[in-house]
Amino acid sequence: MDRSRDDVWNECLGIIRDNISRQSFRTWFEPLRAVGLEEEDGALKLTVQLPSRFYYEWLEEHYFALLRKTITKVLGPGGRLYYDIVIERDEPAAGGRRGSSMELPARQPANVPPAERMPKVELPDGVTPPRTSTDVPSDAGRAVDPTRGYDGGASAPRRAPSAHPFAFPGVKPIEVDPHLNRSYTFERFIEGDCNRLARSASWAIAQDPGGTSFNPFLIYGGVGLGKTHLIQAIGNYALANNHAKTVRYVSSEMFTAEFVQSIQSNRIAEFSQFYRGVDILIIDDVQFFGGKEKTQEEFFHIFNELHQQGKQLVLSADRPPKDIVGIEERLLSRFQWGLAADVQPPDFETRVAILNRRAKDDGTKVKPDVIEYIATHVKSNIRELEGALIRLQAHAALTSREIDQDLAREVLKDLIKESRPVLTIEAIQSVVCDYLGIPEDLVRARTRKREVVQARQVAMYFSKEITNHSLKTIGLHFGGRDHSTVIHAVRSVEDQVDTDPSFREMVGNVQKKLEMHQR
Ligand SMILES: Nc1ncnc2c1ncn2[C@@H]1O[C@H](COP(=O)(O)OP(=O)(O)OP(=O)(O)O)[C@@H](O)[C@H]1O
Repeated sequence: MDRSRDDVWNECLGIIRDNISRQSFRTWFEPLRAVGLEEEDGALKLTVQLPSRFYYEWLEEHYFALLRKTITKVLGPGGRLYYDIVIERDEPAAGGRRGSSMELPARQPANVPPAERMPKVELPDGVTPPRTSTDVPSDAGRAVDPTRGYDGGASAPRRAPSAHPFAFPGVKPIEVDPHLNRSYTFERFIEGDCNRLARSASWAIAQDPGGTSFNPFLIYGGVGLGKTHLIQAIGNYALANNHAKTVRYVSSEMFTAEFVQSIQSNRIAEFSQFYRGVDILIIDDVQFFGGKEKTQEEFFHIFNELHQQGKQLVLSADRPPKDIVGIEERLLSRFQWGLAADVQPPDFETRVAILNRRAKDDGTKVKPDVIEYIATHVKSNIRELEGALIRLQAHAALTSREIDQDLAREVLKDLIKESRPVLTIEAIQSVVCDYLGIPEDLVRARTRKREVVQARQVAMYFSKEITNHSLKTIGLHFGGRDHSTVIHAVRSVEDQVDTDPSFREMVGNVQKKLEMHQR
């Protein structure tokens, strides 16, 4: 024999590499070693060692046609491929887990007892092999979409998973810890206009993961508005009602850390397999994938695989997909394949309902006026809203005081000061003009009288400081002036505050008046 088994296998790997994605190649073929090359009945027989039975099933299911084509090309028409599968037994032998091996010809049913030798069957060339429980496309020579892997593409059949996704060789099936917080349920989630679409879609998905058109499903919105709660509620409900066997919730940071760890410990294939095997993959805060190219690539392939298998992907982000930075376009576009729904800050009634619900869950009685007091003052973040109630409950318990408005005012004064109501531009104009004795409409008029210009500039300055409006919007509220006029006004006020003590005092006094209006 002229060529060694390594030469032959390397030649095969060259062909395989050209036909599948880099990631699939690294996962499924790079770890394989050729362990034998023999001549049998005038034909060459190559034996490749597989690290597990799971590999065997996967290769047969996904790469059968490609392997057949490759072996025929490299070994000739009579060429055969055999797998030597390392089996680890469930019961560790004395001294630990012991490996053994079994040899299987390509394309055999996989449910073979360990260490049993299969009858040798030629890798078929024209012979229809016995099929495993699933079907694979046999068009080995077709063009391949490198982003989908060899057997990807729109025409690929939807497959049922062939084996337990975590059935690594002889190792007991891994218990998948879903990493879910059990208190994040639909029952505990208060629906309002602010989250109706996100909540309804989550509910539909939880009933039928992977079966709706909301796949992937992405919830986006600001801090503390219930994104994590909702995405976990999907997982909790689906598990509790047997709509999914395996659910995995993971933050994007944790996913990245696990991926890095898998690289360091040479377990990328396991990592990849683990995530490709779940029924519902929930990833929180995907914006943190930004700039992490390798993680994105890995996630991209996992995403494709799960989506193709009809598994459910649920994601959250702190902003709409189009505004997420540092994420590859191909991934961003996938985020938008299904449904992206936002969550907004809750309105007053929803805040009251959330607080009532929370108090009930905690078994505390909180009077309606106290609930309303908190709901009036803590507006933009539900975590803070709940935090305010918890603080109040704790304080009342520790000091044996009744929860009333006085206690609420006392305990929550920092929090409530921080969330002072934001003044409107009109209110600012009114306070400034009142202090400086200028008719309010003049700041919006064309006049360039010195005292009016000063009042206008001070009002523009505070509008920029206090409100969240853009310079353009502020300018429009001052008689349709443009943003450069606002910039000039702000600079002028800052300069005079630095250089003119009486001007500084005037601005300080106006500020105090404005603060009084914010109480
Ligand atoms: N509609 C709601 N009904 C009941 N509780 C809610 C609701 N929305 C949020 N919460 C509660 O508010 C807290 C914060 O919510 P969550 O952690 O889901 O926010 P988030 O949007 O994921 O925030 P972040 O962006 O900071 O991760 C949680 O305790 C959650 O249970």
